Amino acid sequence: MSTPNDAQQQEQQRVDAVIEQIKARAEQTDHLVVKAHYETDVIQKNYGDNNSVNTFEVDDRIETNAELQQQKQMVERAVESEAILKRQVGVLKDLRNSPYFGRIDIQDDPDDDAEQLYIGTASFVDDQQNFLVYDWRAPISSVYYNGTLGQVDYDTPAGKQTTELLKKRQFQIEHGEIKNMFDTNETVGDEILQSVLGEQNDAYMQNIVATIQKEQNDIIRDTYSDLLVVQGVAGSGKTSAILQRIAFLLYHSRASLEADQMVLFSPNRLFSHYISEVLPSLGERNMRQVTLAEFLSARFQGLSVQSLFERYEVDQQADATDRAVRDFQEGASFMTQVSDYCHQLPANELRFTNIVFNGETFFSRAEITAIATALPAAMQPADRFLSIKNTLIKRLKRRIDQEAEADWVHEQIDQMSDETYHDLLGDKRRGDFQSMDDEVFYIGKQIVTKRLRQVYDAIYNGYFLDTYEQYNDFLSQTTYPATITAETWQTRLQQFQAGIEYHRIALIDCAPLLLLRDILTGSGENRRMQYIFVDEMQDYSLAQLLYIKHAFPLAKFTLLGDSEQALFKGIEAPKQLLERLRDAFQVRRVNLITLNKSYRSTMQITNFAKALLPDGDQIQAFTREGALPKVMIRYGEDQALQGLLSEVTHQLTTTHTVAVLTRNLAESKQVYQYLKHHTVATLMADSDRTMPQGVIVLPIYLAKGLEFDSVIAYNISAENYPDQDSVGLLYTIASRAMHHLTLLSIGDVSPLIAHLDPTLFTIEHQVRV
Ligand SMILES: Nc1ncnc2c1ncn2[C@@H]1O[C@H](COP(=O)(O)OP(=O)(O)OP(=O)(O)O)[C@@H](O)[C@H]1O
Repeated sequence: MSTPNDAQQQEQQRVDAVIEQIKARAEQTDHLVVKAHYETDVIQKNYGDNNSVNTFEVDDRIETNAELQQQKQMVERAVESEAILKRQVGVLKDLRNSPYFGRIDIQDDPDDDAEQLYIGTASFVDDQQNFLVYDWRAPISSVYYNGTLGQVDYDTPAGKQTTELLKKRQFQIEHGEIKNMFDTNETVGDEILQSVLGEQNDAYMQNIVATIQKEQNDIIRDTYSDLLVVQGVAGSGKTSAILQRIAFLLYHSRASLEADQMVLFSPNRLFSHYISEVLPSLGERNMRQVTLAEFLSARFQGLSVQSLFERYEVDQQADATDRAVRDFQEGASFMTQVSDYCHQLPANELRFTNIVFNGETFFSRAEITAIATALPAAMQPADRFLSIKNTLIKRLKRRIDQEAEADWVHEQIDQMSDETYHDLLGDKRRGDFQSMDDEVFYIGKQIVTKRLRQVYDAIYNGYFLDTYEQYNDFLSQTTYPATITAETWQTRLQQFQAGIEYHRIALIDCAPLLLLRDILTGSGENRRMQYIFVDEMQDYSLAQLLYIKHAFPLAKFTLLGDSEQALFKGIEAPKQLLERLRDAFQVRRVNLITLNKSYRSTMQITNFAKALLPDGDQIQAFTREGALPKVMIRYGEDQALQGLLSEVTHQLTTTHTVAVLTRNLAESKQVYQYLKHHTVATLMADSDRTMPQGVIVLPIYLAKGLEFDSVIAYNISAENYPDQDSVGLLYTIASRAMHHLTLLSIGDVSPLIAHLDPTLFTIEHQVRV
């Protein structure tokens, strides 16, 4: 009878054999890389030489141009081939270390033999075309993640298939050695997950390919929904799942989807850096990443856009009136009002401005208004705007033709060097013209066109519409709800105007203003993007999400969040949220997936964190043991800081990173000022992209989406976290910790913690003398 040991030995033999083949392939690929690199070098050098040929003679230049184009493409192709080979080298290197993590034995038909398939991060096919390893994204691999033993279905491009799953085996292979091996009937058994999670540390997020859970697999492999909403508790693997999903989609739609046709809206730059290794570790290129602030700033050039963090810092004291205004402006109905306003706006109410050149009016506001009002009233705003632009460009061309004959132009031509003259001729040759006068007229036009480039750009970019004025006009006509008084609304208008005067714009105005601008000018849409992912969606207003939808009209959306972690607004039930989004997005195929199991933290930390929430019962802790969270109470700031220092020092003996999390920036600065005199510490800022190891100090909103070996929450006093409004903050802080959580309070502890079951944490009091 074969023993588990025999089985492991047999599997090890297979691992050894596969690794031998991988090594041989890696050697061949190394040679190919060297060859490809040499070829790229030759082509690049050749391109470089040709690029510096004398291009003074016009005829030469035209030929050289075509040739150079061709060469440039050759260089690009060579560089790309080399890059592909290098990626293969990377993939083979990873496979050599750990060729696979799973095995499934399946039987399609009782009369067939059972097949054994091995699953790893990438496919490996031997020279006889046998699949020694299947890519985890192959259709058949979903059986590994989804199925318990018995009959299982899986999707293939040809439709649903059924097979019998006879065995499922999990491996942990490191440096070619099987460290662990389990047969399991569960989707992916707990033993391996236990060991993976216990080893986790926080420098970069890891891929979870070997231990994807069933619900996570549903997120990853959803190719059907136009809008996929994931509501998952802290640490449930939402971010991990999106990254795996991106890798899956790239594989699934290889022929039609590029990594740069996917955008991930991430909460902050630290997060962008933190997750940057996941896709490369799966042999894929990273998608684009942008924070909301970056996205908005790019669209409001010249204005300083208030960031979510700035707003959070300044208005922690927002009153009921502020909240009413915010609820109104951030809702879907406000965006509908913007859209209605734009579509009903008569041409004579468009707020045009003069196009000015050299301090003088070139096209007056009155002239532009006249063009607009002459157009059919039923025209769509974007068509109307395009028509106005075209008319203005025609008029500009006419003015250029007139100006081309002016004396100053002729004088310039007379004094021009041959080289400049040839440059202005561009692709034309001297013989192309009927007469010398025609040639001079042509050159004259070139001179004037260059000079009036600014006017052209102003027309092309639609600068003749004052969108801020227009938005102001919209605000003055808005129907606001009864919760807002006329006086409050008037103040809001003045705030907006004052902001613009100082080149600033508040976050609540961004989405509606952009929508207004886009509808009226027919701009702002990016139709190339196929997938948009929004992480930490609870921090986005519906208006912002709607604007993002408007900006990427052809994209499918995946929105991930945890309403319990809402730092900036109240909590909303997932179903209710989905309904709201479905109505607002107006899409047919929606899907909601909820994740209730938390993987990040030890069971003790998750149990503590979930107890903070009024409805935390639904959260399931993953069974990984650790110490109870520790509450430290100190009676005075000096004692608290000393306590903090000793705790930090203690934590550093066992972990790489200790994060001291505070409620806001002021508190972080204060803590940092103290710590830096006693230990090496780093204060993190909004602009930081990388995170050092050691002691880092940061306000909680910058730690969104991140995780740390050890977390110390600074000052969780009753004064700092007085009531239910602070639940989201405390929960988010506590749920950042993977292995250790300490909560330090100056004076009385927050009632949110004081009311908890005392068995959930330990307390260390300062002895008062
Ligand atoms: N299936 C899994 N296998 C191994 N590790 C996992 C798995 N799912 C999640 N994890 C780990 O759990 C931790 C939390 O995952 P992730 O950051 O994706 O969660 P999240 O839901 O985005 O969290 P939050 O909302 O709190 O930011 C990470 O360290 C991740 O690697």
